[in-house]
Amino acid sequence: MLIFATEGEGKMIKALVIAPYEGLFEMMKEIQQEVDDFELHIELGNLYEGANIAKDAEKRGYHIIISRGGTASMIQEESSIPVIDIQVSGYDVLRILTLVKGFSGKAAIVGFPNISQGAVTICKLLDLDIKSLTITKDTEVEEKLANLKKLGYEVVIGDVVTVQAAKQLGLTGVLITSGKEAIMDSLEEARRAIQLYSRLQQDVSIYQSILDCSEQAIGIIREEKIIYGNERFNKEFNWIKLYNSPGVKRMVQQTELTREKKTITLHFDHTLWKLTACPYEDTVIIYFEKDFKADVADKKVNGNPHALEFNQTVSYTPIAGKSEPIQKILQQIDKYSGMDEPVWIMGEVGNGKELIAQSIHLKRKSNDEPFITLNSDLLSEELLKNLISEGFFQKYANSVIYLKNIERLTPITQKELYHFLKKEDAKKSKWVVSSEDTIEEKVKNGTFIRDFYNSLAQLKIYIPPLRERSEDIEKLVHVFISELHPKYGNEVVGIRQDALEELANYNWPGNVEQLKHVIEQLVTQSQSYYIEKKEVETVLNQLEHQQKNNNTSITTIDISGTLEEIEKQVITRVLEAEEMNQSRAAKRLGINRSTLWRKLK
Ligand SMILES: Nc1ncnc2c1ncn2[C@@H]1O[C@H](COP(=O)(O)OP(=O)(O)OP(=O)(O)O)[C@@H](O)[C@H]1O
Repeated sequence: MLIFATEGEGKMIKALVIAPYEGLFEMMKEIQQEVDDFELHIELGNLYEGANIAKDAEKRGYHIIISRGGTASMIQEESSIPVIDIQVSGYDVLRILTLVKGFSGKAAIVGFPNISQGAVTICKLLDLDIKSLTITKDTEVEEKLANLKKLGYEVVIGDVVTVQAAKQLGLTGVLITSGKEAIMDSLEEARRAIQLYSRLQQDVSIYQSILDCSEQAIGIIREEKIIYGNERFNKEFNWIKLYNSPGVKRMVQQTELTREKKTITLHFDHTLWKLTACPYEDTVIIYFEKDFKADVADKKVNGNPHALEFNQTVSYTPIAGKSEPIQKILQQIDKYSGMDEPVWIMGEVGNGKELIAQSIHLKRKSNDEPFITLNSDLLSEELLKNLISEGFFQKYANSVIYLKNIERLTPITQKELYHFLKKEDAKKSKWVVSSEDTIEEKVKNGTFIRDFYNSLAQLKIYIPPLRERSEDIEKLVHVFISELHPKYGNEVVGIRQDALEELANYNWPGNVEQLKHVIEQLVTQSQSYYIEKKEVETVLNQLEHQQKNNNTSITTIDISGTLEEIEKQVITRVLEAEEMNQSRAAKRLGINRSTLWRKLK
């Protein structure tokens, strides 16, 4: 990129001069002494030879190239910096024509347009009988001159190529040289071009840095090749690998064909991307926006649930409980994790379904397979189709795919997935699905495809609601207190027996998840080493109260309090309406689970 010294330091233009003939070389040397704003590096070279010398001039620090005629045109084709063509001035032509007047025999001018066109005008003006022929490529010269010779021409005026060819054919070749005025003009033009060019470069570098700051990865594609990628793009993608993904290839081809903007969601490199392709002239501009990349931390701390989540670091959480159902579940986990058939986990909200799915994953995991969650209520038909066509499920054939709350799939997505799972290759992944108890009703009333259900529910795990296995509460409470201890660093180390009994008598509509939150509330509020019965009663009464409010048909929100208090009421109402399921409440409120919990405290 062109960078000039700043104002105070003066602006020195570093120019490479390629002189196609000796005379120009010499004259340039002379002029070099007269100009102080140019650092001229002068080389002798005609056409290819000259073009070769000019190669990589920008890399060598030159701001501009100055040359003449065919050599200048040739350099122009390759150069990334401006090329100034020393014009043949009227004086130059006049000088040569006057000289030629002394020659006997027919004369012609043969040259590139910059020479021949000026010459025509002057010949007309002076009423000279000199033929003028234009060439566009140096290879045309020989044939043109041979014809002239046949027609009886003896003198040929032109550029270096013309003169060289003329000599070979035994004609008199006269070179049109550029005089000092033309060279001075070209330096003036160089100054102007440099000014304009550096202003453009400044603009380009501003746009470049805007693009590089973008969170989006932006690439421009022409004929299957990437001709530009911003910083993010170059960091995130290997274009060849990306283009080999059928989804990207198809999208670029479609955009080239239809010339219409298109957006799709695409899975690539463990990540979901929103990909937008826009046609522009003969290119396609693609924008990649990360939909998310979820791992444990991201998921729990930052965000709402996503349609597709990767968890590379599932940590082992023992399934606590001494009840018979929990003991049975532990055995089932052991047995089912060794089998390839799908597992269907049924249970109320917050009752440990995901925990069981993760235990199955941990027992099967042999390398670094991620635990993959598909959230049914967010899984669109488009995304599912995309994952299928991208070969996503084959790629994660050794992973556990946890399809959460399968009953919330739309009928069309159910169908799509059912057809896919019927195919052999899909069965390689270990599918673990979860649903609330109501699923069998849905099968009966036809809102869930029976065959789909039968194909997935070969191995079933049922977790009874917490209220039906209250003997698990003691163990759970101890586990949660010890988990919370390092988090809050307070003094609570246990719970009084009578307080435990209070907990055991509660009906727990939000199951273990709700119990966990109640314990967190008690641990943060408790004044002593042991959680007291009174404290439990207070918290449970609040819960009861909230539930009752929820059941009252008309509930109003008291707007006399602070904004914080009103917000709390709204959140509580939504939470109750969602049967204390925090994920659902958070989703309805458009906040994440941890924010919801913090706001409730
Ligand atoms: N038996 C258990 N032992 C220890 N922790 C448990 C147990 N059951 C549930 N939990 C904890 O309770 C919380 C809720 O459990 P989980 O998310 O697995 O429930 P779920 O049934 O999948 O919920 P959802 O309604 O969101 O589908 C989690 O923090 C989980 O670790």
